[in-house]
Amino acid sequence: MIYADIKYEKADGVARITIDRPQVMNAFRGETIEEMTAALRDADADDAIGVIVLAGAGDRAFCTGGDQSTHSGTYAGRGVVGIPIEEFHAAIRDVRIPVIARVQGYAIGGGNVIATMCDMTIASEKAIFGQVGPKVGSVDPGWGTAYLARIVGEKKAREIWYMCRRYTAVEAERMGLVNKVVPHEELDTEIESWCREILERSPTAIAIAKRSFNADTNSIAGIGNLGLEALALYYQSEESKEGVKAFMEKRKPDFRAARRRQKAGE
Ligand SMILES: CC(C)(COP(=O)(O)OP(=O)(O)OC[C@H]1O[C@@H](n2cnc3c(N)ncnc32)[C@H](O)[C@@H]1OP(=O)(O)O)[C@@H](O)C(=O)NCCC(=O)NCCSC(=O)c1cc(O)c2ccccc2c1O
Repeated sequence: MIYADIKYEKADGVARITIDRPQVMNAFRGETIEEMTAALRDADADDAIGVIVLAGAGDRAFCTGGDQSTHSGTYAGRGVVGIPIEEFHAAIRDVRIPVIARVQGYAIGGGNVIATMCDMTIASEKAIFGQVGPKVGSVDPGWGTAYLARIVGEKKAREIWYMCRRYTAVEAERMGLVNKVVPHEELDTEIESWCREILERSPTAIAIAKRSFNADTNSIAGIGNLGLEALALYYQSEESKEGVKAFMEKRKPDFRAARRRQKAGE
């Protein structure tokens, strides 16, 4: 596979997958997701690799979710919503080795879902977390909602989704979304030391532990599959399109007016 949207490197037991789209704050499109899935599978198949680090290029963002500039209400690619997002989410869980999210900036929307799904998250004190779906006409059913609630608790997960607020790295650590927060300039050293520690452990014991954790929450994949069918329909609605349009036009969306127009058949 030729990697255009990501950087993929393997060295000393560690595979590093970096979303390389800083011009859109590392937002993903279909190709990005396909490449990341392929890289995860490649790393998993390589016996020399014992840990994967998922990151975003530059200093501003880990990942800000779906690329809104390529979002026209319907998508043309593979997957229920035109992006093979289910395959990618499944790959994070299916790989037998731990995946660490390296969050140095914004982890927003689908980017926050990716960080949530990684086995562990190490963040710089500059990192900012949050969901934006109900602000921009989207939602991440399954892993983004139900699994998030497993991690931060029901009340906090509902707050995160309904209010669409931003949370600092320290707040995210307090709610269990982050394993460790370190000063920005110490992020890579800290992650390197976590990788070295993991590489000293029994890979088979870790694989069994990961599969065991996964087994308990695997039913959430079904909620996600079901939810994506609904999401595909939602993306075709005036209400969802208003969110994307407003974001691109840098204005406040008027979801209720869009819903009224749709109901009136205008
Ligand atoms: C991340 C922010 C909070 C940063 O705010 P700030 O005020 O600091 O900066 P700007 O807002 O001015 O952004 C700078 C620059 O980056 C562009 N940008 C940022 N995010 C995106 C994005 N996601 N897509 C495209 N472009 C982006 C922004 O337009 C600016 O460009 P300029 O050219 O004007 O400089 C803030 O940017 C923010 O809240 N971003 C919103 C992020 C967003 O809407 N994310 C998508 C949510 S939906 C989603 O994630 C999603 C998930 C899925 O699983 C999907 C699955 C299948 C299909 C679609 C999915 C999907 O959309």
